[in-house]
Amino acid sequence: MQASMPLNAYYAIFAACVAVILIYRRRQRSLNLILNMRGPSNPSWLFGNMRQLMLSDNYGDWEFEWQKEYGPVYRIKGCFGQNRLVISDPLAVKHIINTPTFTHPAGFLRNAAMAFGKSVASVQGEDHRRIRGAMSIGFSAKVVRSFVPIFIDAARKTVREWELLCTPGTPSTLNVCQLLDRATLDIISEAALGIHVNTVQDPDHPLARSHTNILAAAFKRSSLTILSDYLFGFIPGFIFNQTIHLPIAAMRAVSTFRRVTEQYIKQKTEEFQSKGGDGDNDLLNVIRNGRSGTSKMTIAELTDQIRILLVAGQDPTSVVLAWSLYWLAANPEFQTKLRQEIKTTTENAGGDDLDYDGMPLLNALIKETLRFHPPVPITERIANEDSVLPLADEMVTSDGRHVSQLPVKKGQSIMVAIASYHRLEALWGTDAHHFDPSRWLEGNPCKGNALGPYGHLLSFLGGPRVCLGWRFGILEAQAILSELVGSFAFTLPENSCVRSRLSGTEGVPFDAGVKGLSLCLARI
Ligand code: HEM
Repeated sequence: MQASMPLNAYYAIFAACVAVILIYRRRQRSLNLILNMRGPSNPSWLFGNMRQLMLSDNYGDWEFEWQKEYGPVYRIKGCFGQNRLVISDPLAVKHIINTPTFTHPAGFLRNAAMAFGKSVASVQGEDHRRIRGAMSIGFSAKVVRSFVPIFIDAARKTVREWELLCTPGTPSTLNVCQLLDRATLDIISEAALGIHVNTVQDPDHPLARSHTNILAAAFKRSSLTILSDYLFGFIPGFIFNQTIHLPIAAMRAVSTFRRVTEQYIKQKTEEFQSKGGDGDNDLLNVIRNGRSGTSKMTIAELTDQIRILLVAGQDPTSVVLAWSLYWLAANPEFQTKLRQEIKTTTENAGGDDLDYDGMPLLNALIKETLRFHPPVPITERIANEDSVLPLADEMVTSDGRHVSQLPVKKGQSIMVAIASYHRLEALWGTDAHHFDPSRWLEGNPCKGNALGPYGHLLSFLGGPRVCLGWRFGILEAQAILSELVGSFAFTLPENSCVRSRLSGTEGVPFDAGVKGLSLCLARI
C-alpha cells in the first residue's frame, strides 16, 4: 500500500524545484556574460536585429544609435534568436583582428571559394600565409607606384567621356558612379592582368560584362540574403558545392566569371611562355616571377588570386571616389582650395609625377571619406575556440556589473564595427559624426593607437588580413581625384537625397533610392 503524502508536501516539492531551476538559470545567466549584455530589443525571432543593421535606409542609422546607448560593446540578435556581439572597442578590435582564433564565418569562406577559387580571401592558416606572402611582392610601394600612368590614363578617359556627356557652357547632371566603376575596372584589369578592357569608352567587353554580373549577383541585399548568409554556414560542403549548378542568375554569373577570367589568364600565360618568361609589368607577372620555393603558386592558384583582385581591387576604390566627389560638391569652399592645391602642385612638378603624398588637402579629403564612409563598414568574425576579449573601457552589464574583459565561447559571432569605430567620440572628438576634412590638417586627429596601416583608420582593417591593396587604393584615389577635380567643378543638384546603403559588404551611395550618385558637373 502506498503511503499518501499531504498536498502541502507536493506544493513544497514543486516550489523547491521551480526555485532550483530559477537559481540554476540565474547562475548560468550570470556565468554567461553574453546573455547579460546590454543591447537593443529583438524585433523578430526570424531576423533579429539584422534587418536594422544591414538594410537600414542610411547605413549606421541604427548602429550609431545603439553605440551611443550601449557603448562600444553590445549584443544584438541574429537570425533565429542567435546572439551576436557588435564591437568597436579599440582593444577588443585589436585582439580580434590580430588573433588567429577569430576567422571569417564558414558561409563567407565558402561563397568566396565558389566565386574566386582558392584565393587569399578564402583560405586560412598556413595556406593564407603562403599565398599572401607570394602576393605581397605585387603590392610594395615601388610596384604600386609603377601603376600611376594607368591610373592617370583611366582618369583622363573619364574626363573626356564626361565632357562628351555634358552640355558645353552649362553644368550638367550625371550619375558619376557609372564611369567611376568603369575607370576602376579598366585600372585593375590592366594592373592585374595587363588587359586593356577600356570600358570607359566601350562597356561591352566580355570581362567587364562578367564582372558587372558577378557584382550584381553578389551585392544584392535583402531579407532573403540575410537568411541565406546565415543558413549557408550549416549546409554540408558537398551539398553547397552542388549549388553552382542551380539554374539561377547568381550561379550563372559565378560560372561565367570563372570561365572568362580563366580564358584571359590562360591567354596571358601562353604569351608569357612564348616570350621566354618575360612579360608586362602587371601583377600576374610580378607575382609569378616574384618568389621561389614553397611560397611559389601554381598557375591554378595564380588564376584564383587574379579573380579576387579583379573584384576586391575595383569596387571599394570606386566607392571612395564617389563619396569624395559627393562631399566636395557639398563643401564648395574646400573644393576650390583643393583645386588650387592641385594646380600649384602640377605647376611645381613641371611635367614630372605629382607628389600626391605632399598634398595636404587631397589627403585630408581621402582620409575623412575613409573615416566617414569606410567602403567595408562592418565585417564578421567567428571565435574558433573559447577566448577572452580585453576591453579598453569597462562594460556595464544589464544587471549593473562593471567588467573589464569579455569571455566569449567557441562559435560566438562577432561583428567588427569598422564604421562605428570611426564614430567613437573618445577617439575622434565630439564632432565624430560630422564630415570635416580639416580635422586631418593639424596632425592626426585620432586619440588612440593605430590599428590599421593608414591614418589610424580601420577602413583597411589590420593584422594578418589587412587589405592587401591598401597602397594601391590610396594612390589610385589620389591620382584620379587630382585629374577629376582639376578638370570639373562639382555641385549638388537641387533636392539631392543621397544615402549610404549596404550593397554586398559595402556602403555605397544610393540617390533617391537607386544605386548611384547624381552630381552637377561644369568643365573648368
Ligand atoms: C580604398 C579602397 C579599399 C578599401 C577601403 C579596402 C578594404 C578592405 C578591407 C576592410 C578588407 C578586409 C575585409 C575582411 O577581412 O573582412 C580588405 C581585404 C582585401 N583587399 Fe581591400 N580595400 C580597398 C582596395 C583594395 C585594392 C585596390 C585591392 C587590390 C588591388 C584590394 C585587395 C584586397 C584583398 C586581396 C583582400 C583580402 C586580404 C586577405 O584576406 O588576406 N583592396 N580590403
